[in-house]
Amino acid sequence: MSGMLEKEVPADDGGGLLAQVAPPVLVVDGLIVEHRNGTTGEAFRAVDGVSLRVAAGESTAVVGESGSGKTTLAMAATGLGPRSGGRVELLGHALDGLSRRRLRDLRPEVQIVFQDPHGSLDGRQSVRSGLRELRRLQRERTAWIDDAALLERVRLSPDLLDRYPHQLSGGQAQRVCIARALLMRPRLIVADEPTSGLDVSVQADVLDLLREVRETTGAALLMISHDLAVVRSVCETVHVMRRGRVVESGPCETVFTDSADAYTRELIAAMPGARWRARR
Ligand SMILES: Nc1ncnc2c1ncn2[C@@H]1O[C@H](COP(=O)(O)OP(=O)(O)OP(=O)(O)O)[C@@H](O)[C@H]1O
Repeated sequence: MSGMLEKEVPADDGGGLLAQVAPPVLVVDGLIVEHRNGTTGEAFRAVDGVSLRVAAGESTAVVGESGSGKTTLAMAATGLGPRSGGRVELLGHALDGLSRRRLRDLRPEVQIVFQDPHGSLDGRQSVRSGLRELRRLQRERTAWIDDAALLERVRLSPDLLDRYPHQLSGGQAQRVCIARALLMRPRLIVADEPTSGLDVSVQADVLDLLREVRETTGAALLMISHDLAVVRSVCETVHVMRRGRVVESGPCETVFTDSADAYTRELIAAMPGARWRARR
């Protein structure tokens, strides 16, 4: 089984050619998402005026402590969660005013990999029948590769095609989720804590795979994580969230080693992977 993915498009070198010639895959401008507190019933802003953009082929992360609004932001930015204000442009389309049908047409191009791979897969379907269903829904888009080759691309043996999710390890199940995303040839992959539910021993391999998928397909990656080691190993740029707001953005190297923001420095010191502690 080949371990490496073949290059299908020129790999982006981070803010390189692809980012210069192609429009951004995601533009978020002043996004507000209000939720209601489950106990008091009061509305509060889980996302409070966030602006960011993800260039074509770019890998960017949103980090922040638990409850800072990362997942709410990702869901709203991909049209899967509610928005209370602000503007989102996904793959060049403003979400406001976009018909359900048009949004559905965009879906395959935006793939989401969640924290819990077993929760993401339908327990009643074998890997093969799950892929068959995707192929039925997107016949032309998915015709570029067969099931066995697809599994090889995520370094899984085709023998696993007839297994059910409960017969897969967490790492295998997450690779299946990545394969399902890859099958759609997305332009944007959103990965929400993609390794935090996995055994430490397989986390690095799954991150390597995500990095390879991005580099070889030219898809942009928006990674949600609280783990700086994860972010630093995969992403070029990072946005730091606190209480619904982005308090700092920039290249990972700069933000992790020389942050201008006091909260970011505090957060970095308290986060897993804190060996890139701020210097100041
Ligand atoms: N559907 C909802 N209804 C009410 N409140 C919600 C809802 N979803 C999230 N929240 C609240 O919004 C805030 C932001 O949650 P969110 O899950 O976006 O944060 P997060 O940074 O992704 O956290 P974590 O890292 O723990 O997943 C939290 O206070 C959370 O309790």
